[in-house]
Amino acid sequence: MPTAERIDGKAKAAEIAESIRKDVAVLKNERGITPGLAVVIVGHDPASQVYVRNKKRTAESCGFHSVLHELDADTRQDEVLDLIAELNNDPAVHGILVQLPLPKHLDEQLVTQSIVPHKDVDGFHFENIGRLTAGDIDNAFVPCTPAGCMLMIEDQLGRDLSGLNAVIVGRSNIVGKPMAALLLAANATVTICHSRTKELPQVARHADILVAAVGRPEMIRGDWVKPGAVVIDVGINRIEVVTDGEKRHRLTGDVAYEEAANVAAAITPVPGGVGPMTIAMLMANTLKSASS
Ligand SMILES: Nc1nc(=O)c2c([nH]1)NC[C@@H]1CN(c3ccc(C(=O)N[C@@H](CCC(=O)O)C(=O)O)cc3)C=[N+]21
Repeated sequence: MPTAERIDGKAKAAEIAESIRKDVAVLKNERGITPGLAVVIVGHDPASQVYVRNKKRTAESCGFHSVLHELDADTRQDEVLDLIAELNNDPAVHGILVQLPLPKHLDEQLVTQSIVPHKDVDGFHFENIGRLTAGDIDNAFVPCTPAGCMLMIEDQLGRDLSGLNAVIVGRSNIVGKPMAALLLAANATVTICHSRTKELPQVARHADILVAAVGRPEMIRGDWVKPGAVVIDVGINRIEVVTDGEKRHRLTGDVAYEEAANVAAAITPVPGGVGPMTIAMLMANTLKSASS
C-alpha cells in the first residue's frame, strides 16, 4: 500500500476557480469589469487543442470573457504579430496567451515578447521574468505551472521553506527556471538538474521537495526519492499501452508514481495534479490583470 498522501490538484483547482468566480462577480458589480482572456493557437496539434479547450471552458465557468483565435499552421509571423498588437490594444482583453510550441517557422521568443507585459498572463515576458527573479513577485505575472506547483508545496510545508532542500529536474524557461526562483524566494536551498547532471539519482535523494519537469515518462524511480519528501510531477506524457490486444493512450508523469508513493510523504498524480492547477493559475493571473 502506498503511504504517501495523494495531492489532489483537480480538487484544489476547483476550489480556486470557485473563489475566482466570486471575485469576478464582485468586480463586475462594483467596477463594471469583466476579465477577458484571449488564447491564440497556431496549427492543429491535438494535445494543444485539448489544453486550449480546457482553458476556454474554465475561463467561461469563472465568468470571464473568453476569445479563442485559431490560426492555420502556415500563418505568417507578421500576421501573428498583428493579431497580438490588436489584442494588446483591446480594452476587453486583460490576458493574452499564445499556446506553445509554435510551428517551426515562427520565432517563439519574438512572439512571446510582443505581448505587453501587463497582459502577459503566462509570465513569459522578460519584464515579468526579471521581476520574478529580482524578488518583485507581487508585481510580476508568475508562470502558471510553477505558480500552481508552489501552492501545492505550500499546502504541504507552509510558506517558509527554510532549511529544506529543493531539487528541480529540468531547466526549461517555462517550468524549471521560474520554479527555482519561487523556491528560492521561499528560502529553500535550490538545485536545478538536467540531462548533463552527474549522478542524478543521488542528487535527487537529497530533496525534501522534488520537482520533476523533464518530459520523460516515469524517469524518476522510487529509489531516487528521499523518505518523507514532497514530490511534484509536472510531466504530462502520452504513452501507448496495449490492453487486450488494443492500443490505447495513457497519460503518465515523469515520476514512477507507485514506486515513489511508497517512499514520499506526498505526491501529485498525473492526471489530476499539476495540470488542473496550471489552468487555475492562468485564471488567477487574468483576474489579477483585470483587477489592477
Ligand atoms: N503559452 C502556454 N502556456 C501554457 O501554460 C502551456 C503551453 N503554452 N503549452 C503547453 C503547456 C501544457 N499545459 C497544460 C495545461 C493543463 C493541462 C491539464 O489540464 N492536464 C490534465 C489532463 C488533460 C488531458 O487529458 O490531456 C491533467 O493533468 O489532469 C495539461 C497541460 C499548459 N501549457
